[in-house]
Amino acid sequence: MITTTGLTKVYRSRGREVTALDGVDLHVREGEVFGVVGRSGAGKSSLIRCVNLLERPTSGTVVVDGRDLTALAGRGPRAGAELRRARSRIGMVFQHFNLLSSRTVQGNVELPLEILGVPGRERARKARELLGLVGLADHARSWPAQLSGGQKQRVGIARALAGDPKVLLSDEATSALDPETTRSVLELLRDLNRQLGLTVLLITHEMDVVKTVCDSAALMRDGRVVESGTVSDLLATPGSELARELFPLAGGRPREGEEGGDRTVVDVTFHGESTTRPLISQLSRTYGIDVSILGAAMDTIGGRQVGRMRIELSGSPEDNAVPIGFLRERGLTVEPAAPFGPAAGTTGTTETTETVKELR
Ligand SMILES: Nc1ncnc2c1ncn2[C@@H]1O[C@H](COP(=O)(O)OP(=O)(O)OP(=O)(O)O)[C@@H](O)[C@H]1O
Repeated sequence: MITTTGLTKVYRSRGREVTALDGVDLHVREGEVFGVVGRSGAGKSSLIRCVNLLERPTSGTVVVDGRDLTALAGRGPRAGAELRRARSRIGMVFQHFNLLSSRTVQGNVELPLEILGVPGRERARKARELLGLVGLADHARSWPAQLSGGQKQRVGIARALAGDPKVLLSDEATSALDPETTRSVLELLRDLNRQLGLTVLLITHEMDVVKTVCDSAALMRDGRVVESGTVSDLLATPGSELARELFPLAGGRPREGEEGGDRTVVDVTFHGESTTRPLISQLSRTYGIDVSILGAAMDTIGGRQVGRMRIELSGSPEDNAVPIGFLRERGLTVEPAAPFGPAAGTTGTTETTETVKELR
């Protein structure tokens, strides 16, 4: 639904050049919620603004719903009208809502319809329908100043839906909201994604947002996409930074002097039904080895249960090749233990839901 190829954005100001995007290839499938995460300055906003041509890319292409927007942007004044039409099929939600304080809630939702030349009565009908969809049917005549942050963002979402978009872009839509309001706005985005078949591309610096609503995610650093994939594939990818951020293991380092040698420390990820099977005790019984659990957590990510565990096995890594194979054959991801703590991508706000247990 959205494909960027070799997307580059270089800002030039006062003789300085800043490369905000450095050859970004991204593919967002129709009907999915796709999250882009990364530290401040990684290029997330530039990416989303280039996707709807709010910023003109320096090079590369952006194709949305089969239309090459970059080609439209380059072809004279008539192409401008075509580009505007194509852009009206891409809704955008902003961090600070960007509502006009001089217009009522309904007036704000009607604004893009006015620009599209929709007649007054049809505009009002459509705006009321959209306000109903976002749960604000009773606030059509209110003024933005009378609304809470969450309500303002709902108006922003209703306005973004005015052109019946197939794609919704969200630029840190929940960053200015408290956790409870964030949850309800994310739920709304998820509902709209399901009800309307809307493809959502969102940028965020909060891993909890990815965890709650995203089907797929990408990690950006220094203007590049360094990892991307479906959340379940990422969780099953050994060494994935995003997986580590989505689901960090707390506590439990291997004890001093016990790494290597006659000890093997690995991180194990359980998905789906393997989360409920007693695989660790089977492993211990089958191979007669001691297994210590150094850290463990269960969580629901993208609506699926996932478990992670750091375990220490008696014996060297070579001795444990067969027991590790036993776990892998049963669908678990097993990788050498990564250092604890947030990885390099984001602010690492995720918390694990279970405490660390030691079972010996
Ligand atoms: N209009 C601009 N002119 C010059 N440089 C810019 C402009 N917009 C962004 N940049 C620079 O481009 C780089 C990427 O910025 P961008 O805002 O895309 O990153 P980000 O990941 O969205 O960060 P944040 O989360 O802080 O918004 C940064 O170095 C930034 O300073």
